Amino acid sequence: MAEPVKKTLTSAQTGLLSVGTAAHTNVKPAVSTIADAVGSTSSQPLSTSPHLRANRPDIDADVIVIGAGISGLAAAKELVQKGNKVIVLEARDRIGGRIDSRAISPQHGHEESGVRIDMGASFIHGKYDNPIYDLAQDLGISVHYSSPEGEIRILDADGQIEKDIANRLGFNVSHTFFDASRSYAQNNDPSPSDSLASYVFADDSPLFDGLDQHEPADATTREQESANMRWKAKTLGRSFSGWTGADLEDVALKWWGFERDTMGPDGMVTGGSYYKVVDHLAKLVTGPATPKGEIRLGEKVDKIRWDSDRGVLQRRPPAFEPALPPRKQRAIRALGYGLLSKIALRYDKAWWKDSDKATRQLVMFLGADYGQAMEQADHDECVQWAHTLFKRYLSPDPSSTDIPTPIGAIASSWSTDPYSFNSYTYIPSKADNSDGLPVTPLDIAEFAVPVWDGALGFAGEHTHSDRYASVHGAYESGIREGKRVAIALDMKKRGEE
Ligand SMILES: Cc1cc2nc3c(=O)[nH]c(=O)nc-3n(C[C@H](O)[C@H](O)[C@H](O)COP(=O)(O)OP(=O)(O)OC[C@H]3O[C@@H](n4cnc5c(N)ncnc54)[C@H](O)[C@@H]3O)c2cc1C
Repeated sequence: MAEPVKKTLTSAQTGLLSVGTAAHTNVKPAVSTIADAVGSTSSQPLSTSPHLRANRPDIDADVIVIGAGISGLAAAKELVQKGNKVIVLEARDRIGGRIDSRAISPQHGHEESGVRIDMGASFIHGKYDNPIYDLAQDLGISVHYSSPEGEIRILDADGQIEKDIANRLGFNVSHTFFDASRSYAQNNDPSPSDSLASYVFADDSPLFDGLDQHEPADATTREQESANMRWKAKTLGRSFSGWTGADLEDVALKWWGFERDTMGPDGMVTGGSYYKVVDHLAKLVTGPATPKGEIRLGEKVDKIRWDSDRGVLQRRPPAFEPALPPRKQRAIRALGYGLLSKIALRYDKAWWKDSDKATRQLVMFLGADYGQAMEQADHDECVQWAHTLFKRYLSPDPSSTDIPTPIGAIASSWSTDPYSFNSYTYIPSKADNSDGLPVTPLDIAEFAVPVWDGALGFAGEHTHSDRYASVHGAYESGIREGKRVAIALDMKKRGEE
């Protein structure tokens, strides 16, 4: 297995950089590349002169939003609905960012199926106090909630694990991650360098509670069975690297459960239809009711420059001119950025055990280094590997020759995608390399703080300390930033700055 690759956030992952509230006068508009486009102000009132100017005459807006992920679209929606002229610049040739409902590619010699898979976000975490759940309801998006019994199967190399043991394992894993470890962190205030793994895999962890269900005849068998069950629990626990996107050794225990998130069960958006949420937002930005909103695809921003009236600004090579303040740079550098990967295979018939017959594709989620290894491997090899695993674990009869080969397949490449580089934020147990200080939720809070006298704001999942790593967190951060910029523009218009 490949070594896990750790990446911190870079400016390229900044969901939104909105500009438009700088209040300086006597400033020359920035001129050079499109990247220099944002951040200039005019000495004239907003009503008669563009507040922002770019080196390109076609970029002329009150606010420029960089990135058409859900946070950027939410911010743009908020701003255009308040009457501002907004241009969203998106580097990719599609909107949605880490929401990516993509058609499965046909395997050699097969027809395109047109079936979509959500290769990025697919779950709505929490039914209550979740704007994404509300949007999904309004849009008629079907969300599937699995019942606690029946649908979850736990398999080992020998096949399906006995139901009562599987239930116990499933309960232990979920209880340990979502309840026990959070309450342990709150009540015991562990050191910032303690990892989630140090609690979850400790000898007395609730992960191993009640696993000795049988009473074997002799001590040796008992010991063997116990070791075997603990190994199963541990292996299942490891699958949570998909949840965090990082090895559990790398995630800080101290801040686990610190956030106040949504409530209620998690549901999965079915039929690869998460895109409907971003399409809906995009329509609100560019629809007939909001003629001042525009989204441009294939517009990569390389540099963001702000000319202030404070004298000569020091020019530096990074993307931001002037460089971002040290606290912001630290947040970018120190926060963890984990990987969740997916591979999906489509078949011409549902051949697996207990299939509902209607679904003909299987999706595998791979966290951290497993995902890294998959994303680095050759596509055809990955397809073969996933197919072999599916056959081995899901076939009613693994020796059967009747299992069809996949007719379509798709694998994620989040770790190498230049506009995402991995999947989502986590708080690492490892201190920041440069200052040796622990990483905390304050680093996420810092990410949300605007710079350049409020002219440049930040949104995105990584800026929401209560709801990072989620679609709803990203959305809320966009609304937050859109509101802030709209208020600042309004104040400016009224001369209240
Ligand atoms: C595999 C995977 C599974 C996930 N599963 C879930 C889930 O089930 N539920 C959940 O709630 N969350 C999930 N998430 C997390 C969720 O998808 C993200 O938190 C959320 O979509 C992030 O939105 P964002 O707007 O912050 O960033 P992004 O979606 O990354 O948007 C940023 C945008 O900026 C653009 N951009 C970047 N650089 C530039 C540039 N230089 N110039 C112009 N544009 C640029 C990008 O192309 C992108 O469109 C998952 C993520 C992944 C990757």
